[in-house]
Amino acid sequence: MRKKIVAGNWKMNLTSVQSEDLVAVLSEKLENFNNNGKRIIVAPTFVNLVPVVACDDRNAMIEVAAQNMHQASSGAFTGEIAANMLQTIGVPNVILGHSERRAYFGETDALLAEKVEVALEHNMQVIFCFGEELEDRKSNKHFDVVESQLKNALFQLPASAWDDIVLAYEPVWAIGTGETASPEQAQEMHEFIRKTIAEAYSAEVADEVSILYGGSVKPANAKEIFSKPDVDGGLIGGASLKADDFFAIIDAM
Ligand SMILES: O=C(CO)COP(=O)(O)O
Repeated sequence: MRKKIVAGNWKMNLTSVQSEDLVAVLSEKLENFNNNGKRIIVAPTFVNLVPVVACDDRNAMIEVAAQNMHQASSGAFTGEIAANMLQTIGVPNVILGHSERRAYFGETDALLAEKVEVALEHNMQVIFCFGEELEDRKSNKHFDVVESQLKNALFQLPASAWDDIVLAYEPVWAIGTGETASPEQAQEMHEFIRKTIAEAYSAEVADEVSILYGGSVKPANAKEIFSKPDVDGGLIGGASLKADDFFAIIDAM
């Protein structure tokens, strides 16, 4: 059965001390919390992965993800980080394809297809982000855009690879804007995504993949969004930086 997941994308926020403090407070809150098999993931910046993994060793309830990685295994790529570097410091998950990487760092579907394959070759789990821009939705192209993002970056994978893929639908117009997709809009798109995967692979593959929603999820709207049958959790930005808010969102799942 597919897993429920709440993941926090910390983006370029928090010093190392702040990162450790946040994990410590979260761990304390989770100590007596019956999480019913949900996965809880946090994605600190590269430099804060090591201290957060160390905190995490003391509390196995919180998993750690990187926010990006390079597709090459080593070489002259100043400022970049390779999959085996993440793997060997105990980071088993990586976010790929975030709209901020696409918009500000020119990441294309073709590049992402390469990154996904490399991450999987290193036995990492991928949280793959995608979603339409406001213009796409206004011109009723949102389903086409999402379908092509999935097709171009993921549909070259064999069916077996999907065990290690988590999808995160993040409409760009809802990220950091305070505007969220309505629960109905989220459900409509998640259902479409599952149908698209079922057509490309099989109903079994589509049924097993966790599809998270991301974009201005807050304690006040989380429960309603998570109540939708095809929404398996959330990828949380701003609200994941505050222990109380992130915990409230975990609790709403
Ligand atoms: O981009 C996001 C998570 O990856 C969502 O960010 P916000 O929750 O701040 O809108």
